[in-house]
Amino acid sequence: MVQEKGTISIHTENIFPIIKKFLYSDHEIFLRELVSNAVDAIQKAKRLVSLGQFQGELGEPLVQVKLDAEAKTITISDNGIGMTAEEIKKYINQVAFSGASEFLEKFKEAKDANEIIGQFGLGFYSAFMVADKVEIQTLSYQQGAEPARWICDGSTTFELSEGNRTERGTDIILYINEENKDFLENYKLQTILDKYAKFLPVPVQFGTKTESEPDGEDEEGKPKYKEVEKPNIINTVKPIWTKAPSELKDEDYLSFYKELYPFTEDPLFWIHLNVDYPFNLTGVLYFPKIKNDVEIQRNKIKLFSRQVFITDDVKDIVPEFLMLLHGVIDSPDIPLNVSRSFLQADGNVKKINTYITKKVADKLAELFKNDRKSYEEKWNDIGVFVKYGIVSEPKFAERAKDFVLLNNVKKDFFTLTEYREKVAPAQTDKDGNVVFLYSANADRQHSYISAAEKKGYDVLLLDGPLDNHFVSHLERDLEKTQIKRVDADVVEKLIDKDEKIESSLSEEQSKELETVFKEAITKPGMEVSVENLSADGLPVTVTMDEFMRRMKDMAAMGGGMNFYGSMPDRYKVAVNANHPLATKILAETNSDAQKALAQQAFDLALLAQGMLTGADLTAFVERSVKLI
Ligand SMILES: Nc1ncnc2c1ncn2[C@@H]1O[C@H](COP(=O)(O)OP(=O)(O)OP(=O)(O)O)[C@@H](O)[C@H]1O
Repeated sequence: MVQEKGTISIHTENIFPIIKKFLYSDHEIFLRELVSNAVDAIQKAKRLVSLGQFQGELGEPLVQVKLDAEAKTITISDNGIGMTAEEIKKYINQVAFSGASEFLEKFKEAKDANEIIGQFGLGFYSAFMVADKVEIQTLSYQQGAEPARWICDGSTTFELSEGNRTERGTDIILYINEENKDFLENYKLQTILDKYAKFLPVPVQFGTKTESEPDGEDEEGKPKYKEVEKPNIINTVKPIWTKAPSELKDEDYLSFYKELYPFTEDPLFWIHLNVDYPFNLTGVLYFPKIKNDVEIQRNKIKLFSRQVFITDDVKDIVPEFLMLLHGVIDSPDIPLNVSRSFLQADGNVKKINTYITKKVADKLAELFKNDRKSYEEKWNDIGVFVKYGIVSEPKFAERAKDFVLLNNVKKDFFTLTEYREKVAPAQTDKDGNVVFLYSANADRQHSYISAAEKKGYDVLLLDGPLDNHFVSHLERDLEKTQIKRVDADVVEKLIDKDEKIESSLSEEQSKELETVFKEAITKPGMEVSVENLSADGLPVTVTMDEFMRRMKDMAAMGGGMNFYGSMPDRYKVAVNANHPLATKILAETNSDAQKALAQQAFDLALLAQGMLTGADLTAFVERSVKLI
């Protein structure tokens, strides 16, 4: 018997066609919304019991999702507080948002369903994305409550009548429409539940599963097994981030990590987040083995709100560099349903960012302090992360000064202060600047590295994907410190100490030598000069100026230095006036032989720089064969 018919008061023609039409990309979230409503209803019942406002039997809290493919229904049942007919009118009929017109306005701009659902309290109505008809059967916990039934076919009219539930709680029955019939598959629902409901705080059952159990022994004394049907519980109701760190062991963190990312290597370490003031946030963040791979590691943090999975697209919610981390963040204080541009401006999000950044810095500082050796061993992975933090987050950069490490080509590790102290005696230039030397490729720059080491200099190894930016940052932050790549100049000039080396050539001889080389070198962009360098150095050295090279590197990485990017490469070719070869070339009377010697010396320099390729390399090999 129909008790009441009415119109859902949303002051507009019909929002259901809109819900159906516009929210198609996220249809699956209807299940998240309805299951979390069911969980809420159970939590409310528990709360009423603990407040002494409900004397009845609470029973085992359980949400059930049932699929009836034949009847084309999905039912979400709970044993929560239920609703009276009055409450249905209040909570369901009066769609809980401030005004339909505002809703429609917003809708036009919204890009995905998440932005609107929830913001307007449309959780329940998301059911109409997939169902033609939605039925509620419910019995309230209140004494003397009558079961109620509500049914609505997606128009704005509904029917409210007497229901058939005999136990407290609610069934939401969805009559799935034709376009969405793929939701009527077990596998599909299981996948959606795994995604959104895996860590809900109340058990969520989806059908049953078969498990085999020991069943005594057979005649031969071998163990027997039997198949038993067990409720298929989707979730872990108390995931580790809801527990106190003191309750947890390393194994717990590691097995949770495996649960989140089944085929990943163990993480290096983790941080347990737990704040309740001035905002609410819990979570566990793991440091993965990054292995120089900044790109593929992103978007592994899962964002939850009260244990309901929301998204793993946490851009704008956590600082850029922290996106390299894995794990879980749970916060009801992050506005989950608003646009991303709004998120960036949100005060809570900013505070959360600051908090997480601080926690991460604390953890790194602690690891460094407590066990430097193991920290150094992990530096290969941590380093990328720390450097990313330094170049992208000033607050982190400030903290990281104490635990960022530099390693030299000999694989020794130093803090910034330690390193400066180490190299200052040998590597201070005439203006009092300490010059750090580094190599970006220890193999290719081997000859430059050994020349520098011969001079008593130390060479850092900065060969990671972010080291370009990192070097610029360091230079800005460190006082009276310059950083130069080891092949930025001839070793005598890398660190300008105003030391004069006498020339063994006269001015005329120098001029002549320069002419010979200028004629011998046909490669474009080579600027030849004769320099007074040490006699045991190389006869010719090819270098690119530090500034020029950096600008070009930046341009290549898309750093906006396009002007430099389009400039032709220019190198300095330093001919060593004091090398015995200089005298030999000058003494040669046959001009072809003279030229060949100069070319040979130049090619050797290119070879040392890894620049001798293609036709040049072939010519070099042929000439060398002739010479021997
Ligand atoms: N399974 C249920 N048991 C009891 N009450 C329910 C149930 N589902 C919905 N309700 C009631 O209907 C109201 C409206 O639900 P709806 O999902 O539209 O919005 P909400 O839960 O308040 O907000 P949102 O889901 O957007 O976060 C709920 O606040 C609750 O009072």
